[in-house]
Amino acid sequence: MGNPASTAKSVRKPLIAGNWKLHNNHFEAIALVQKLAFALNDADFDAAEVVVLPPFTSLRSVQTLVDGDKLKIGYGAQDVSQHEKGAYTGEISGAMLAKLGCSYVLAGHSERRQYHNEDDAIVNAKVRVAFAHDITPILCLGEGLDVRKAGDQVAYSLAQLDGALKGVTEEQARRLVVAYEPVWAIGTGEVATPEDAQEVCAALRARIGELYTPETAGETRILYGGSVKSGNIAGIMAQTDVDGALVGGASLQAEEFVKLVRFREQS
Ligand SMILES: O=C(CO)COP(=O)(O)O
Repeated sequence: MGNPASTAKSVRKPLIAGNWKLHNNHFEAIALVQKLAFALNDADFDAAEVVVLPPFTSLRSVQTLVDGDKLKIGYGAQDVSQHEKGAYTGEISGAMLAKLGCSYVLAGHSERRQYHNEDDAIVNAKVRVAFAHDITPILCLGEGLDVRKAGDQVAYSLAQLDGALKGVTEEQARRLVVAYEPVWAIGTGEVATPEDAQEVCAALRARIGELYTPETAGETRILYGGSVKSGNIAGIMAQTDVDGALVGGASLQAEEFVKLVRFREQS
């Protein structure tokens, strides 16, 4: 059975986001964003929306650079507190990120789920906090190796999607970005095949269509993440339901990230 929402790929602007993880102090962040800006700010470059997700301590510097020079580079954070304010030492609130002009925030990255015990309820709270502050959440989900070996990747990913979207309204869902990141492909060099990525991304889109409407599903951008590089992005982006990439390691080198973003221009 075909998925009608899949036909609308051309209306979804590709999104390529660099998740810097625990890399780059604010000096290094400025240097990297300047290099990206130099290589991506030609007037006619419009092939993809390019976003960087630096550590919290670099956000102010990136904001100043992007605003001051009107760069065509978006930015956001890697995490947000589920709490609005209070005695939560070390946390960063949605209001603080909004004040820094963040357009995006990751919610539920597998490294947060794994090392900080974030379950679906916490991820759901973070998604809702992001929407409440007009920040677009990039909801990360995906299965580990044992689930993949058992062939349960679709059911597992859909359950994570359902859990994260509780209480999210139709209007909010329209702005949602989902990133399918199979844990076994993150930082391992082992990239999912384009068909693997398409299988789960198509299922996620179909479920968004069931939870909301096919129109909303047709507008939702779904990214793939896990060992994406300039050499493998074209095959992944060719898939009907893959609208972009969430890139870790390859986003830390300006030259490689620019090559990846400009993949269509390579022969
Ligand atoms: O976790 C990722 C992006 O969020 C993927 O990381 P790598 O691209 O380094 O595999």
